[in-house]
Amino acid sequence: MRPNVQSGPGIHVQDMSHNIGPRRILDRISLQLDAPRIGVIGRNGSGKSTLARLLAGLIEPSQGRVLIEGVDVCKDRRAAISTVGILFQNPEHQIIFPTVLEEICFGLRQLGRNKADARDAALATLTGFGKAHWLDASTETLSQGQKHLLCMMAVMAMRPRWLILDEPFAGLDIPTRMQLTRHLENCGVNLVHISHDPRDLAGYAQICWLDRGQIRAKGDADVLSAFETEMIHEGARDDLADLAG
Ligand SMILES: Nc1ncnc2c1ncn2[C@@H]1O[C@H](COP(=O)(O)OP(=O)(O)OP(=O)(O)O)[C@@H](O)[C@H]1O
Repeated sequence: MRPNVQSGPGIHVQDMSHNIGPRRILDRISLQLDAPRIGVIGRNGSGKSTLARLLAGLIEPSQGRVLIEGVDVCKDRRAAISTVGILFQNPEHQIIFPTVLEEICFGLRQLGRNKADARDAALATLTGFGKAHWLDASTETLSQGQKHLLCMMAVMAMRPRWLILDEPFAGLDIPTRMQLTRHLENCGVNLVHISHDPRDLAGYAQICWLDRGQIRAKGDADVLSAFETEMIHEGARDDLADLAG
């Protein structure tokens, strides 16, 4: 039986740093996260997307490690793909196959499911989202919102216990964003939602503030308020120095 998603040991980031070339992007991050809804807030360039990829095990940290439900997500890829999934801001970065069926089956095949089994599971997922008629659709004919939904279905078909959201709905219209968010919130997966916008994280129990590659604060909604206050203060300055890189 699958364990209750809320009772697992959660996410442990252990003294993790990440360098790109000579530059330190994330600096000695340690986190213990165990709420079903976790928000990570930070400015542009603070390291959010890098942290998202590290949490999903897609890149190897220069130092330290990430354990999710006890799985070292970088070292044990087979276990990691059934433990944690990720949705990117741009679905084009995720979709690689010409048809919806192939796209959803890919992850299931990586989990070791045979072809027929994977097809059945893909169809069951599509049916669950009311999209069984998409099975043989071409991925390139889907709208941006439909591509986001496909990515979500492909990840959910693998039934991960955790899902990392790297600002996946930033470019979508309000109804589409609300509908996709509602699906995610009702599907029983633990979320780590990464955003620069406090509105995305309203109501989240645990918030981490990432600032220039370090954890500036961790706590409840007060952290969001403190972030917002500082951002408004920063925005009032007539200066683009922070975007200098
Ligand atoms: N491949 C790369 N090569 C060099 N520098 C990089 C690379 N990827 C990221 N960086 C740098 O690392 C820092 C953190 O980038 P990251 O994309 O993780 O931040 P972010 O908080 O997600 O930013 P944004 O909100 O603007 O997307 C930035 O200064 C960025 O320029």
